[in-house]
Amino acid sequence: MIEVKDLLIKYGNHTVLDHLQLHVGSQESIAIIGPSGCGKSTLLYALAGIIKPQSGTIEINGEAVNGTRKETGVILQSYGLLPWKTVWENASLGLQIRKLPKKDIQTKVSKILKQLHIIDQKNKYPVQLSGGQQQRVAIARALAIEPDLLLMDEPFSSLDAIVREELQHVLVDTYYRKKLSILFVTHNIEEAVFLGQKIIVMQPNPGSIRAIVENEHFGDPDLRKKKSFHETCVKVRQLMEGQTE
Ligand SMILES: Nc1ncnc2c1ncn2[C@@H]1O[C@H](COP(=O)(O)OP(=O)(O)OP(=O)(O)O)[C@@H](O)[C@H]1O
Repeated sequence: MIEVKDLLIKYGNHTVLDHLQLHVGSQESIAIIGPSGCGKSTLLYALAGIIKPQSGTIEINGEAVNGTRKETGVILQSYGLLPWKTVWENASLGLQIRKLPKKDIQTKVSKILKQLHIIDQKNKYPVQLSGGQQQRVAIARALAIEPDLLLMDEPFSSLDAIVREELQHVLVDTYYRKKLSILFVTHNIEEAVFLGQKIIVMQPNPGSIRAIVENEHFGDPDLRKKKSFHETCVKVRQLMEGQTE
């Protein structure tokens, strides 16, 4: 579904991604992890069509990415909610831009807000919400457009452990219901192993892929309690510390 070939991205003279190759199959959930500054967000932005590579190609579903794509849902680090719009208005933004009939917007937004347990906050403004609630609204807005690909940059980094785990479960549940591909950046090894069917470990200077860990236990709601979970976490940690597979 995603085919990245020879991706070269520089900021000035600084090469951030050096001829990176990546293949992501359809309906896969991919975690990207690696040290600070190795180019994780840059890769995500390039996939979202927000930044343009110096050379190389990115194809999604066989089509070259040249700018943003209407079937890609994007959640950036700051959630990107508009402070002057309510929960309902923020969640329906993508559908309004697409000029869907009012009735369809009503049905879709109310369904997604219910699924994310945020419907009772629909008339509130972002400033009146907790971090976890704001995150749900950002997820609702991204999912309302029924994306085939969801890109997320450290989606749960500012949340406490309990809310973080709750939203991780929401995401796994969404993944199975919507049958979409998910690619997310995280600094958190446990999050990568819980949410990633494949875990891409990146290395810096210049940014490239060190290893891809297959996570066969992905999707098990009780994964955290299992030995295999901890074994995969250790494996990812070792790869991040520079040990080879
Ligand atoms: N707009 C920019 N102009 C110049 N350099 C940039 C710009 N954005 C990022 N960089 C540099 O590119 C490199 C990769 O940045 P990027 O944000 O992709 O890394 P990251 O792996 O996501 O980092 P972190 O984990 O800290 O968020 C870093 O060295 C960063 O300083």
